[in-house]
Amino acid sequence: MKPLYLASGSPRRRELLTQIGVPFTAVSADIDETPLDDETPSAYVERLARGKAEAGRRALPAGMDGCVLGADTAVVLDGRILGKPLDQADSMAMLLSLSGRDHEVLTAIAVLDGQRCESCVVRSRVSFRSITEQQALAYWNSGEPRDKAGGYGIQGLGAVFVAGLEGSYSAVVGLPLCETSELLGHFGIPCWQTLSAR
Ligand SMILES: Cc1cn([C@H]2C[C@H](O)[C@@H](COP(=O)(O)OP(=O)(O)OP(=O)(O)O)O2)c(=O)[nH]c1=O
Repeated sequence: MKPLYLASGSPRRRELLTQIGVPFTAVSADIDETPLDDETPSAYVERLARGKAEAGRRALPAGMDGCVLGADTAVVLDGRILGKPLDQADSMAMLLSLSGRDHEVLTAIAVLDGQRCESCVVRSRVSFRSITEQQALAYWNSGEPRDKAGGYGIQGLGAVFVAGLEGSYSAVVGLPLCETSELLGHFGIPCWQTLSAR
């Protein structure tokens, strides 16, 4: 089996990949995340996931080979991408814009080796209950929103805002595990066999 590298600095993605029992090494993959003019949210996350996988491959020590997995998550409201909050005001404005409404979470994954790259986008719909300004401020003060797309974490305190979810929970957290295991299988990295060997 080829070694697997996760091109990500996200602790959530490391935890999620660990959850499905695939051995991997994390490598850094810092890329420019500025959207292109007229780029759809879906094309944006897919381009970034591929870009992170490519950057991860370039960061491998000389002589190392294997598969590299990259991912990108965006929260999308009315066709507009909400990134990570810049500051308290941005975080509160973001959360209040999501209050009492549905939004989409798009997560793209990309796997590449020396020969080819395969990618896909997973779309989920999240319904938020109404959120007051006071709650948005308290949530900012918890420290949780800072490094998260859309300024919330469904896996943390942010769960109290989530009235419903249609789609993939693990994709919202940052790595769609069902689709990731399928894509890794195309590159000869079997999650199931690793699990049953335990
Ligand atoms: C919506 C949502 C996002 N997030 C996180 C997942 C991602 O880490 C982050 C989205 O930003 P990304 O740019 O996708 O990822 P990242 O910069 O954190 O990590 P890397 O590029 O190195 O892989 O938001 C949650 O943890 N929970 C949630 O509910």
